[in-house]
Amino acid sequence: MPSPTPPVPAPCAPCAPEDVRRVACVGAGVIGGGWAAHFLARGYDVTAWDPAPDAEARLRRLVAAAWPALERLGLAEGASQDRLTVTGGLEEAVAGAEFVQESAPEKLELKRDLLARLDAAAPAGTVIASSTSGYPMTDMQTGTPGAARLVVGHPFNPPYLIPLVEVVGGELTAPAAVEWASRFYEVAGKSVITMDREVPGFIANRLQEALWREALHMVANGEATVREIDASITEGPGLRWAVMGPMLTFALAGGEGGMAHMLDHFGPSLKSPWTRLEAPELDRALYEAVVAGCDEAAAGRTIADLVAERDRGVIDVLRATGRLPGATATATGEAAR
Ligand SMILES: NC(=O)C1=CN([C@@H]2O[C@H](COP(=O)(O)OP(=O)(O)OC[C@H]3O[C@@H](n4cnc5c(N)ncnc54)[C@H](O)[C@@H]3O)[C@@H](O)[C@H]2O)C=CC1
Ligand SMILES: C[N+](C)(C)CC(=O)CC(=O)[O-]
Repeated sequence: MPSPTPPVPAPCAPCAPEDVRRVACVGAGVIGGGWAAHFLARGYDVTAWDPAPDAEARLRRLVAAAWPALERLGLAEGASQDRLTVTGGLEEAVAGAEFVQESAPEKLELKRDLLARLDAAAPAGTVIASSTSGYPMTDMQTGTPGAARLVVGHPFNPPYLIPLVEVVGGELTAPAAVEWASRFYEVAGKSVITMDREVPGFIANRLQEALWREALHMVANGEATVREIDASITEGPGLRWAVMGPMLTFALAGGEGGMAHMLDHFGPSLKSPWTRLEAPELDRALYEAVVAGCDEAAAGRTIADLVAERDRGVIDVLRATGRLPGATATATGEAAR
């Protein structure tokens, strides 16, 4: 008879999610930097480490660029960019951390090694979350003695504005660690989906990737330009998706008959050859078409301009849909400020 799987020991977190004061961000690029900005704005002390030689200057620039948006959202009492400490080593960054967020490059071996190093260095019981956008924790936690405290905490760019975090454990993760992380993110102001099993691509990326695959096919075949693809979403379904997800949105397409009528009416057309499903070859021509299309769509705006524009727009949408303190959405969708 096969021996039963040993019970996963629950990590003994150093404190309750509500009592966390110090967070470590390891890997401080687009996402690690965005996490650092978020935690600072929420009033945490943040220690960060990133091996790149220019990492500290880059991180401080990113946090400073995000700060006006965070001020518009409302800073927690005592929140300050001065509470960011960039350390010279990984061990120093995680010493004394009550939560660790790993945001290193999306390479499986690198993540495995780094999570093992973080496990060796972090205080006993401190939960360690990976920002991975796709690797199952089961694949990343192999060989780490403290695997029970490793979870996925998948954010959305920029983590200081987009509320969603998808939280899921691996086969060796203690359910208590998943619960603790979910509660911590909620306390830290995030909107959390806690998944009870590992699903390829989690939920939101699975959906985004389907859309992205179709978009690449259309560019590759000359069926639509980058600009048309973006406008088709921002001027179309994207407006509805900020208010209601794709399911309820389509239920309304069925009129008074709701989703049942929608499925009777349009369900059979799902078999039409609209979708290609297989990813297109990301060859040089497609690569260049997408990059050139984005340059053209940016129409002279720099990345910093686009980040500021996106941040303003997302805050306006959050406010208009009643998702910020002090803003209440009315029945007409107009926000009372
Ligand atoms: N960019 C995005 O939109 C999103 C990315 N993610 C995930 O976040 C993670 C980080 O991605 P990005 O921030 O986009 O990448 P990035 O390339 O902007 O930043 C990665 C950072 O990690 C640093 N780094 C390199 N080796 C390291 C190591 N051994 N230990 C610690 N840090 C190391 C690099 O110097 C760099 O600053 C990835 O797992 C990615 O899948 C998740 C959600 C969205
Ligand atoms: C591009 N990406 C797959 C890394 C994106 C994400 O994982 C989430 C996001 O921010 O859209």
